Amino acid sequence: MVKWGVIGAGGIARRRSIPEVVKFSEKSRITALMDVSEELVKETGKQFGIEQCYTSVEEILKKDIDTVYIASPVFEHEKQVAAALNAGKHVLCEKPMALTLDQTEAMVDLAEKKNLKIGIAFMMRFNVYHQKIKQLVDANQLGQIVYGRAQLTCWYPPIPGAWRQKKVTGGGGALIDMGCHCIDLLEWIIGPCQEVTAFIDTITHSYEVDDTSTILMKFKNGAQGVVDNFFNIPDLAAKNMLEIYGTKGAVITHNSIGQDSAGKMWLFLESGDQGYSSQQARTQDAYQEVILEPKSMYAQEFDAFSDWIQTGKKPIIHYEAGIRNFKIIDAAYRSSQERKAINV
Ligand SMILES: NC(=O)C1=CN([C@@H]2O[C@H](COP(=O)(O)OP(=O)(O)OC[C@H]3O[C@@H](n4cnc5c(N)ncnc54)[C@H](OP(=O)(O)O)[C@@H]3O)[C@@H](O)[C@H]2O)C=CC1
Ligand SMILES: O=C1CO[C@H](CO)[C@@H](O)[C@@H]1O
Repeated sequence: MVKWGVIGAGGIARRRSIPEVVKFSEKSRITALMDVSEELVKETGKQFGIEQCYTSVEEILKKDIDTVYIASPVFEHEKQVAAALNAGKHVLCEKPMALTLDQTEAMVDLAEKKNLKIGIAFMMRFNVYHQKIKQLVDANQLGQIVYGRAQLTCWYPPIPGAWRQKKVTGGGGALIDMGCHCIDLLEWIIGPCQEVTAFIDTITHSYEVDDTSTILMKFKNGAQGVVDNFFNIPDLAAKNMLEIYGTKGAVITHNSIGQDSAGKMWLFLESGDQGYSSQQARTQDAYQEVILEPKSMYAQEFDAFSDWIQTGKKPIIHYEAGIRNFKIIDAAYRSSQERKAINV
C-alpha cells in the first residue's frame, strides 16, 4: 500500500476523493490529513478513521507518507506542491495544477530535478464510459474521427469570498475550472489539438471571471471539436455530454462528464457503406445503449498514481496532460481577447 497525505481535506477531498479511496482503493491508503480548519480536519479524520490530522503543511510533510494529494484552492497549489517536492514526497495535484502555465512548468521541473513523480487529477479519464470510448476509438471502430464535443456546466451564482470567482485566486472561470476536464478528454481520445478559437465572456453573473465559454478546437489529425462550459445554466438543464463522431459511427454520453463515476452511453455503428440517402429519413433511433458497471474514478486515479510509485508504470494522468491542458486554455483565452485563431 502506498501511504497518502491529503492537503486541503474539506472540499472535493471530503466529498469524493477521501470516501471513495477509503472504500474502493486497492493500492492507496490515506494516513494523514491537513486543512486550515482544525475542527474540519479532525471531523474528517474521525469520519474516515484517519488519525493523523494537521493544520500546517510543514507538519504533514514531516510524517511518514509517500505521496500527497493536493486539493486546496488553486492559488495555494504552487507553494504547496513545491513544499511537498522539497520534502521528498510525490504529488498528485488537483486541476488546474496552478494559476499559470509558468507555475505549472516550474512544478514539473522541480519534480524532475528531485526525481519525484507529479500528476494531475484528471479523474474523468477513468470513467468507465470514457475508457470504453477510448478503446473504441483506438481500435478504429468509429472509423476516422471527424468531430468531438465535451460539455460541463453548473449553476454558480456569486458567493462572497469564493476563490473560483476571482482571477487572482482561480486563474479564470468556467473554462479553466470545468473546461480543463473537457479539453483533456477530447485530447486524450482524439489526439493533440493544434489550433483554438474561442468566445469567452461574463454575461450573467456579477463576478469578474468567465461564466460563458465556447471553444472550437482543430486537431492535428484533421478532426474538429467543441468544448462548452457555463456557470449560468441550471444544473438539471445540461446533460454534460461527451460526443465523438467518426466515419463509421458515433458515441454519445449523458452526464458522464462530472464528479459522479456514472453516466449513460449510446453507441451507433454503421454496418457498411450505406451510400448517400437523399431521403435523409431517420425514423428510428439507431443507437444502442451501452451499460457498464460504474467504478470510482477517484479510487482509480489514486491507484494508478500509486502504481507509478510502486512499479514505475506511468499512469494516464501524469503531468504532461497538465501542461498540454494549460497551453490550450491560454490559447483559448488569447483567442477570445484577440478575436483570432491561435496555434497551440
Ligand atoms: N476533480 C474534481 O472532481 C474536482 C476538483 N476540484 C479541484 O480541487 C481543488 C479544490 O477545490 P474545492 O474542493 O472545490 O475547494 P474548496 O475551497 O471547497 O475546498 C478546499 C479545502 O481546502 C481548504 N484550504 C484553504 N486554504 C488552504 C490551505 N492553505 N491549505 C490547505 N487547505 C486549505 C479549504 O478550507 P476553507 O474552506 O476554510 O477555505 C477547504 O477545506 C481545486 O484545484 C479544484 O479545481 C474541485 C472540485 C471537483
Ligand atoms: O473539477 C470540477 C468538476 O466539476 C465541477 C462542477 O461540477 C467543477 O466546479 C470542479 O472544479
